[in-house]
Amino acid sequence: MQFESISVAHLSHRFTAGGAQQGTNALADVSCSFPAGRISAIVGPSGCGKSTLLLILRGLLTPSRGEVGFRYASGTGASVNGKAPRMATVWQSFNLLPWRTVLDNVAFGLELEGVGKAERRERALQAIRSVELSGFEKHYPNQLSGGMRQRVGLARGLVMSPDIMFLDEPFGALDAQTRLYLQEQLAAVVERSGKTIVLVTHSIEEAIFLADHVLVMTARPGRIAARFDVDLPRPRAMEIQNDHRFGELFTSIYGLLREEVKKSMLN
Ligand SMILES: Nc1ncnc2c1ncn2[C@@H]1O[C@H](COP(=O)(O)OP(=O)(O)OP(=O)(O)O)[C@@H](O)[C@H]1O
Repeated sequence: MQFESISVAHLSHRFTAGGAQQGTNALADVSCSFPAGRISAIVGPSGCGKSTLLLILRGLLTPSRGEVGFRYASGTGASVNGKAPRMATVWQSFNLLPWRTVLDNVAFGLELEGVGKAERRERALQAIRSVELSGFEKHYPNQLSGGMRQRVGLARGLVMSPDIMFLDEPFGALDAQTRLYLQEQLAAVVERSGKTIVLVTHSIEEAIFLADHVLVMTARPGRIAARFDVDLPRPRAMEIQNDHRFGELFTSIYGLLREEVKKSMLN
């Protein structure tokens, strides 16, 4: 069966740490969908529940209410729920193992899955090539720049051949120039891969540059305030920021987000 989309229906989540009285409503009635083979970006003010939503989508957190469904096209053309496809996450903090080389870091997930040594090596080398890090296989994380470490993080996700990749602020810790370069590189990698990507970012430019559509969340408890389709041609390079449609989208999204950021500061 062909994977069609992740479907999110009426998702709410309340963290009850500190007791029922002092809990935090992180998400409130979130409904949206993430189409297969597309790049979806989620933007929203700090603390609005973006990471919580990703954890729920990944099955790492059970929501207080609502459902996440993985939709597949059945033989009859109808859409049915099925089991979760293969998923991988790239976190802002890289999560590299300092005592392992680049090659062994990239191959780590395959090792956990019991993939044989020769295949592991082959697939890891291919993933390292795809993020342009060939020649650095034997380096350790502390011998790499922040941008290179982030590319190792990306390779570690790609090597698992996931159907869905979650990127949680993947460029958050990088300087502006490295970030621009990696955004272009990521755009090329994900456009080629045809994977389903869900990207959480604080950067409106990054969301528009990379995504097919952008979901804007409200201040906590997070809801979906609006969805914008990004009708810009691919492949995309940074010059696309000069396209008038880019500017118009930025203005619309920023206008909405500015209000939410203001609210989140009063929260
Ligand atoms: N494990 C937890 N226990 C209690 N509260 C939590 C927990 N995780 C998150 N929260 C709270 O839930 C709310 C949403 O957090 P979340 O990390 O999802 O927001 P976010 O939009 O990803 O934030 P940021 O953009 O700053 O990374 C916040 O108020 C946060 O303090």
